[in-house]
Amino acid sequence: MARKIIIDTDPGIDDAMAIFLALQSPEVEVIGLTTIYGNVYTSLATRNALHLLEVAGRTDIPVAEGSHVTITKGTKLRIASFVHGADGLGNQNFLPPSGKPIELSAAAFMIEQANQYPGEVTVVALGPLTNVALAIEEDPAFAEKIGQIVLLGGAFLVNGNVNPAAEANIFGDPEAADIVFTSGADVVAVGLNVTHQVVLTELDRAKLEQSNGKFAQYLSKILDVYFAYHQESYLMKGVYLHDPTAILAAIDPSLMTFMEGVVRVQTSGITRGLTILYNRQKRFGEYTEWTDKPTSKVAVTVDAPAVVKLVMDRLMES
Ligand SMILES: O=c1[nH]cnc2c1ncn2[C@@H]1O[C@H](CO)[C@@H](O)[C@H]1O
Repeated sequence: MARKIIIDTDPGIDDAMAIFLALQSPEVEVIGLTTIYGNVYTSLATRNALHLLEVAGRTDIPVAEGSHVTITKGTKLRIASFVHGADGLGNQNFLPPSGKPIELSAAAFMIEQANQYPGEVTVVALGPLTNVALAIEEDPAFAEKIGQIVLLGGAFLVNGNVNPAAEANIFGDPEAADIVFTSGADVVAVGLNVTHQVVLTELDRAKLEQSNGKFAQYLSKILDVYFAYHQESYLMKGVYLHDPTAILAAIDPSLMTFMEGVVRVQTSGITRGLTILYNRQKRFGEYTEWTDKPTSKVAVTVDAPAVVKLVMDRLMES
């Protein structure tokens, strides 16, 4: 039976790829999209999530709007419009969607689904972790009832993309991320150390453009802005497949290897947003902030060619 997934998302060009990839993957059943700020503000994320489901012909899937502020009620959000365009989807002037989000908040929807299908729902979190942390705070049993939380976030032993310390999703709400990592839920983190190995090339993009696939066609257009950003910021002629890689971690973990250990998030100072995985090589004599905390699984290697091939094949099939 297909695994139920909720995609918590801030669409976002690579989010659009990830959502389409999930819709094309028979191993999973997308039971809802929940929205969050990050690549765009939350209201626009909701609008884009509804739009993407309309493009896909999947308006049967509910969209629940998430938090507009961080878990500490912070309103100074860092929005990555320079990565995805002002509209989050490559500045294509799409018409507004006709659908509406459901009445439940993102966190309430996650809690409802976890209660309805205990142990069977995976949340794939593609943006800052505010909604997931709210679900954990609002329902003490959520961490146990949710099947798995696969999150795109962190930079384990490599530089971040907001600054040398921090990756964008964790930096967006470090307090929320620390709540998630120490919640005791089955947490799988896919960070930049892995996603920076997964690159979609110009040639791949040309293939998407030439394909008859509906999703491939749509994506080849919105990818312009994302390519321009990578060219400017990384001097590369390709784009990182962050969010699609996280979807595939939920679908087929054998594409990656993982290290298990306690992860804590730095919440202050110049390294705010830094993710530190304790690799358990030393048994510290004294108490540390990592002592006796629940562990997470952190992706450390990836079969990048296999990931890119799966993404391409499935998007071109549409
Ligand atoms: O420089 C950046 N600042 C903010 N967000 C970024 C940047 N580069 C990529 N992303 C976005 O953040 C997630 C991965 O960290 C991805 O969703 C990616 O699209």
